Amino acid sequence: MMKLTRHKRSAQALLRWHDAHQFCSRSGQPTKKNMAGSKRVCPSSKIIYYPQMAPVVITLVSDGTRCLLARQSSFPRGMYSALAGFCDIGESLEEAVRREVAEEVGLEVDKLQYSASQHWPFPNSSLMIGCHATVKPGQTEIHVNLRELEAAAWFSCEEVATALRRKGPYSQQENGTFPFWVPPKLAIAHQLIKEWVEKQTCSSLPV
Ligand SMILES: NC(=O)C1=CN([C@@H]2O[C@H](COP(=O)(O)OP(=O)(O)OC[C@H]3O[C@@H](n4cnc5c(N)ncnc54)[C@H](OP(=O)(O)O)[C@@H]3O)[C@@H](O)[C@H]2O)C=CC1
Repeated sequence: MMKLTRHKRSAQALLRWHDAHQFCSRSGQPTKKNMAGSKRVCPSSKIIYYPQMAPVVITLVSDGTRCLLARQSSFPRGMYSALAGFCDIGESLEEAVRREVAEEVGLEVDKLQYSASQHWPFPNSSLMIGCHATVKPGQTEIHVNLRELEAAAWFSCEEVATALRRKGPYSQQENGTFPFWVPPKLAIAHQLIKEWVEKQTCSSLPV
């Protein structure tokens, strides 16, 4: 993803939303964009459609000394990330984090802290809400939900710091495996992972 200003990101997301919301879901009639381009209206049903983002929680789980990273089979080889999932309707942020962590790796969140958020355009507009979570000491056994993830594991601070420093291309090694790496800087997952390493080592990593 190119580095875009906030206004360009908003404009791009808005154009995509207009393109995907051409018809009214009640009347089936074409909707009309208002002058400012901030909404669409159905002349027949009078329903007003506003652009929407789907809230997604993304959580970096730690047991105090290690952090939990996971991968889906669709990820590039060797890449591990924080746990992410769409919020269910009616859920609070806290409930979504606890449910996602329990569903994906079978762990119970003890403490939870909000970190930062990010607009994410893939595949449609999502509002990524980044959190750090800890599990209770002694309750760290991972049960990977193989319907959602390919693998999940605990990583030491040193392993994660090395992965953050690693530069691509992440090609196959002589032993047939791929190096362990984490999402690039533009992703909030990277920011959460970096924050965790900085907290563990009490030092700042290069931006
Ligand atoms: N910026 C970052 O650092 C990161 C961003 N992400 C983003 O977070 C989002 C969620 O991640 P992940 O759960 O791994 O994503 P997936 O794309 O794997 O989605 C998981 C499932 O959620 C359901 N789903 C899809 N869209 C929506 C929606 N709008 N509302 C509710 N449910 C939906 C689908 O289920 P069904 O098949 O049942 O329809 C889908 O199979 C993705 O958009 C991903 O790109 C993820 C990790 C890092």
